Amino acid sequence: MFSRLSIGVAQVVRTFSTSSQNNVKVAVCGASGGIGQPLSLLLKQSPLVTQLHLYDIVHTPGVAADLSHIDTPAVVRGFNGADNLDAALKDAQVVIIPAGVPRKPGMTRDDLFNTNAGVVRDIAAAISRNCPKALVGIITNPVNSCVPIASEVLKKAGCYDANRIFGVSTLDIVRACAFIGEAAGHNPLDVTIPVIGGHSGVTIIPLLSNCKPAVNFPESQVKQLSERIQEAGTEVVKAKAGAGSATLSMAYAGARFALSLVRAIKGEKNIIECAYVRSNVTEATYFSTPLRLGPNGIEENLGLPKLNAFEQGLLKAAIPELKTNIKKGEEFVLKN
Ligand SMILES: NC(=O)c1ccc[n+]([C@@H]2O[C@H](COP(=O)([O-])OP(=O)(O)OC[C@H]3O[C@@H](n4cnc5c(N)ncnc54)[C@H](O)[C@@H]3O)[C@@H](O)[C@H]2O)c1
Ligand SMILES: O=C(O)C[C@H](O)C(=O)O
Repeated sequence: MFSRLSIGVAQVVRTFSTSSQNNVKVAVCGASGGIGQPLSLLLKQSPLVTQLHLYDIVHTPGVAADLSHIDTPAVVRGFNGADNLDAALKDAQVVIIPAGVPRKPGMTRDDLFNTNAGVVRDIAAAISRNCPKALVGIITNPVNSCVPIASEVLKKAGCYDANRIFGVSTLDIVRACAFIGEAAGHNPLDVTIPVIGGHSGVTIIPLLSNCKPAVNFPESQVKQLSERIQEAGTEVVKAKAGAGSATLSMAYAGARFALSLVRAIKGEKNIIECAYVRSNVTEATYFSTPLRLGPNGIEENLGLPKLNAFEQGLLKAAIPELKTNIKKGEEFVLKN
């Protein structure tokens, strides 16, 4: 049931070898939050993770104590408060960042910029000091601006490697598989589909024409499904009615992406994920496309899949918004 996450069942966990060449240290920043806690649980459950560092400005001693009682190999340590950020990140190979505030009804993701930009900037600066070679997955919104922020901070510190910095857009793909599976009568786990672009409203570009198994929906249904995927985050924000945004589905998606990075570090071949990265595929300098992952991050950007006329329209609508979001992130680092 967890095939997309590649986390082991108990038997696998119990037989897993923890020899030193298999060590992978993962740090979660924002580990006490609505995403951070279930994400950390899924990472603790995976036999692929051997050290799990949980950083937050609150509650990490409790979260770490709780998770550390689970009988899997990952050694869990909690790091509380800004004074412990450096220790949390020391020599981490994978850093996943769900730190920062979530939306309330009526807000856009961009409305989170003023609070979350500084959070991502400070964590990126700590990454440059403690684990400049880490593969970094940014969940914090607005993702479209936060990835440029982290990139500019790492550039300033002289350790930027575009192949190692990812905006996590996996939830868009997870949702697309769920909604298309339901509409087409397929097991969602059998569905694959690239979702490209960015991670907000019109910048989310689901490519139903590239769906496998192929789907043959009428035009009106393609439009309705595409819009639902683009607005799915808002659907959850409205349903939670002031209690935040997607947390459990994001933890699932974040764990899948984090474990894909871990598997790539361990040398597994042909791991393909879409993620929002530095890109020259379109006019937008950051853009999500399918990527082949390797031990050093992006091994190959697989580029733009073939788009039909409807999808070309979605791409055209996304580019101006992406450019604005990217510029805002880059300017924030210049001025702050
Ligand atoms: N990329 C995506 O697809 C996606 C999906 C869902 C949510 N998100 C985003 O993820 C973020 C977190 O959402 P959530 O629901 O977990 O929120 P939350 O409020 O439940 O948790 C956020 C956590 O971050 C911590 N935090 C705040 N400032 C921090 C700092 N400076 N350093 C370390 N930790 C800090 C808080 O203490 C809290 O524990 C939001 O920005 C949200 O919009 C992104
Ligand atoms: O919608 C949000 O604010 C959170 C997240 O980006 C999502 O897509 O669920």
